[in-house]
Amino acid sequence: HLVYKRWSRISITNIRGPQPHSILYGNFPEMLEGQAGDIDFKWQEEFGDVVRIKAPFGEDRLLLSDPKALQYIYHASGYGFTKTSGRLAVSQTIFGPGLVGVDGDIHRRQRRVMMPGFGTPEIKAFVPIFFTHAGKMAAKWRDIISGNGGLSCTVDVPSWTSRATLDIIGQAAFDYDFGALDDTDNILTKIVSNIVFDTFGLPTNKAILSLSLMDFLPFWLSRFITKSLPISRLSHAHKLNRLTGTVSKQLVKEKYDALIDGKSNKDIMSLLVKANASQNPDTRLSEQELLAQMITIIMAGHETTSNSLSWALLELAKHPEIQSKLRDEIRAKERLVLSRGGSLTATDFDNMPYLTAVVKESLRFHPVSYNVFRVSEKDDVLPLLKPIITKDGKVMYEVPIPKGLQIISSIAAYNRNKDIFGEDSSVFNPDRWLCDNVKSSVSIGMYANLFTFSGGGRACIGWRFAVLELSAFVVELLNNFEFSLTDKGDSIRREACFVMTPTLEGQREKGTQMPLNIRIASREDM
Ligand code: HEM
Repeated sequence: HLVYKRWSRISITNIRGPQPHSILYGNFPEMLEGQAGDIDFKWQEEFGDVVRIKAPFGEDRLLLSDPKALQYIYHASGYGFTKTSGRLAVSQTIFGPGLVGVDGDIHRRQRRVMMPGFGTPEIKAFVPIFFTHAGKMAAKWRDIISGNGGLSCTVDVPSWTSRATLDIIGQAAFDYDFGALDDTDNILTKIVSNIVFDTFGLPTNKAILSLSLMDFLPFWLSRFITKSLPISRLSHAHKLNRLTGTVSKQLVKEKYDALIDGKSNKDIMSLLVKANASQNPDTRLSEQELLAQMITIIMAGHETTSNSLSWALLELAKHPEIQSKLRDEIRAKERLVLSRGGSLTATDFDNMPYLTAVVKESLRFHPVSYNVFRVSEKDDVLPLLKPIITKDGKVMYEVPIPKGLQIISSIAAYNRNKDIFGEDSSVFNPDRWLCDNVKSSVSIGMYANLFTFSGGGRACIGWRFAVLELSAFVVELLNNFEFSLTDKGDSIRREACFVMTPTLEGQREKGTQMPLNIRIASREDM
């Protein structure tokens, strides 16, 4: 019966795609060994926005970047496309039963309780925290430079941005001091800062096979394997869970006590505890769910923003002309703000068109979450914006798909769609946002119609946090420093480790690295 069901289901074999190099591994080694997004761009160029690829064991998968199909999956279908069993199990092992590790009704219930902590006014109120930590990092860089006795030095950017953004998450989300910028040896800092690379970096064929196999297993079995078996790649995640367990319990208790005493703290966890207390018992988060949100917010919000900032600084280092134009805008705004005796706020960012263009372009060009994975819950039909031509020359305006089909949504490829972002979509060019050159008939993303933060009911809950944090850091750092490439500039890789992470060619096993030269920025206006 199972074999009959398998062979009689809707087939997508007629859709064009690359030949696999191996029957056992399919096209996966190519996808995982190259730099993040590179193979997506190659196949998008060759086959269009709908590509059939082979997964391990000869399974068909779709690699999608068609805007209308993505809109259908992420917006229109509700929970019609869920996370795959293996990924959900890994997510639960890392995040616990928090927002990232659950699906369907449980996810809807959790998300409703979490939303009040991520509203526009709540996140805008964190901008002073973003500036404080950006300023602290800049001060430490100045100390290194003056210790060098000159005007410049080389810094490994992600090792700094990672610690600064961890301190920010601690303060803004939990009113907790990780002390990461001051204490490089803090064990929690070390684990959190390397967890993405340690868990997902440099995947072996064995790891590819294991994860693919887990997608065939029922969730409870995948969960048992990831939670209970000694899988070395997951050891950091287990350690992190243990370490944060006590801290999060203590923090949640403090928030509850403060709420009972009528004190209203503004950190995200306090807002979450408050929103939870006002729910009826059926919709309220359990203690375990509440605790899991802490690690969820740290994990989902830390390396994503830290790496996005590193990529933005790399582009600025590569493009001195963009850097100096942006610095002029920042300084003009700074003069205005100082003359009214205040400091920069989120509203000022709205009036800085070039800063906004640079942030948008950086998030488009380097979407750190470059692929997201879903599986269809029923036989379905994907609508397409652009028709495709099948292997036998037929034109298809929509794609019938079987229940259980795994879909890899390519955020990286969508963000380079030439029809939306222009013929020069593979070039870093913030000006595209200023000349009204970005056009799309399909509304898909949370910010600037990019797919960087995904879309719909499972879109990034922290996108406003990320955009404002990124803006504050770019303003503070560019105001203080000029960035340029070192002799290793051409060796920087976009490592595909689930979150796009910078490494150096020839030193990949050393983990995250991005050396850049910094120099005190001259000030003619002072
Ligand atoms: C540039 C930085 C960021 C990027 C590119 C990013 C990207 C994403 C993407 C693509 C998703 C959807 C993943 C999926 O559907 O499988 C997501 C989900 C999520 N993000 Fe972010 N994120 C960023 C920053 C943040 C921050 C700062 C926070 C929290 C403070 C955060 C919290 C979350 C959470 C909790 C989810 C799960 C949402 C859900 O399943 O309902 N993210 N993010």
